[in-house]
Amino acid sequence: MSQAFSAPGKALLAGGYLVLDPSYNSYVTALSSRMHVVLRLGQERSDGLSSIKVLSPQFHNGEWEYITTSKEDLLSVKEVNDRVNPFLIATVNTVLAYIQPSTKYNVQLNIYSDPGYHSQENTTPKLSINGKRSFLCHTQAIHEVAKTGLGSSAGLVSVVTAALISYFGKGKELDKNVVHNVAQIAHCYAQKKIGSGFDVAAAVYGSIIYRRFQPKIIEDLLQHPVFSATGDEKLQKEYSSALRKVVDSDWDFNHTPCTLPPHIRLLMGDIQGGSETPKLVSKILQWKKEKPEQSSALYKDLNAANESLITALDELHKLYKEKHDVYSKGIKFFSDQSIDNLTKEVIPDFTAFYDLISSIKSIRLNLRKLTEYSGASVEPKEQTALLDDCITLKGCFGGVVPGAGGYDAICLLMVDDSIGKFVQASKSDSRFEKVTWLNLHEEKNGIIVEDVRHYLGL
Ligand SMILES: Nc1ncnc2c1ncn2[C@@H]1O[C@H](COP(=O)(O)OP(=O)(O)OP(=O)(O)O)[C@@H](O)[C@H]1O
Ligand SMILES: C[C@@](O)(CCOP(=O)(O)O)CC(=O)O
Repeated sequence: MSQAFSAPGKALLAGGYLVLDPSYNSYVTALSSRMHVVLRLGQERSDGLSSIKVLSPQFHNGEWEYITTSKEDLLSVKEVNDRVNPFLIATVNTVLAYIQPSTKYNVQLNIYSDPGYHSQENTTPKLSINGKRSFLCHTQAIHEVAKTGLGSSAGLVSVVTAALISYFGKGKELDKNVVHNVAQIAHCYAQKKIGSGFDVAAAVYGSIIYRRFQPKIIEDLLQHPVFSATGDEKLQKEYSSALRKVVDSDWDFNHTPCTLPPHIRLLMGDIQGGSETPKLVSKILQWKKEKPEQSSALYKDLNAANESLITALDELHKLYKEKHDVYSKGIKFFSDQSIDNLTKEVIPDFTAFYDLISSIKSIRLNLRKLTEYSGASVEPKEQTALLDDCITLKGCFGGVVPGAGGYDAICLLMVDDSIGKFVQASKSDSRFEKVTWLNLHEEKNGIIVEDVRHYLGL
């Protein structure tokens, strides 16, 4: 009995910071870099204990084994060698608390992550027997390898949750809402904070318009006394019932599926340098507290700009469906020129394309105000120059600093056929010397079941 699942990485195109507040929608694109898990029955242990062994063979020392403390207590586990992986232990504990297993279990999980999640320096590829999968092997341990910001922990927590729930569910169809709710709780617990959860939601549901759940749902759960009195079986049982109630309740959040319109593709550029999201977030929150009037006015404008992007993308889908020829002409028109060179008059047929361009401009204008007012480098000057340079080349509708912004990355919306020429042109142009274009595209699916044969030999 083997099973495999995968879940996507993410790019938050619109809604950074606002998405921390359950009042605002964000736009999240799921990416072609995915986290994979293969679940097999594990070996019985000679001591008769239940166990969940996790191997992550691309990384040095990527091995964790969680065993129960006794044959009778199937709910609490510890890592055999005291090896630390906060995201794994949180996921294992949360799933066990939700499932409350009544019979012994021994399972093994193998984790594989696509190349986009981590820096590819000093790696060697490894191919599965049928050649369908190839992953990069690193010389360092997982916590030592540089990340690219696609949400590896959210992917990990989501696929491990899916695999374990499916195993314990014994053939019952996987309920994505249950996987999502359990994964959000485990991820918050591991991070020791309650983020907006857009990364976990994208890993589970794929490309989505996401509005957050009320954080209180999880806050109350993580205040439970079980966390300050480990080993207390009665408290453990109480916590399990409380957790089950929360997971099975209605979270009232938005996860409407979405996808970029036909022939419009995302192009991500990795920038040398980096930013620390928690520092940016705390600066923004501090400014919000100190300047309530200024910040609520700006949040209102930024939200209107975000919503106008969502509407423009929706209008483009409609145009494609209802006036296919006009849509194709629009795509051709924008592939042949830079939007920097557009004349003032709007070609009426192409209004939806112009709306897309102006919504991106409006998001950026407001992100620059956010930068100026709060002092947090959300769209710093270097990124402003770079994004302005991108729209001088043909086929680019505009671009943003995704997620929390800063110096990490840029994300462009491009005519698909223009990407090759765009990348080529940028290579011989010193304005783009700090950018590495990433081999990524949108893959809108969230968690999917994979064919286990594709992972044999890895
Ligand atoms: N392939 C993997 N195998 C085992 N553990 C992993 C793997 N990928 C991620 N992790 C766990 O997730 C941690 C990284 O999570 P963290 O939230 O810091 O980064 P991230 O989710 O990639 O970042 P971001 O949210 O900025 O995209 C690792 O230190 C490890 O504990
Ligand atoms: C700033 C924030 O809204 C987005 C962070 O996005 P990213 O990790 O930079 O992709 C934080 C959050 O939503 O948890």
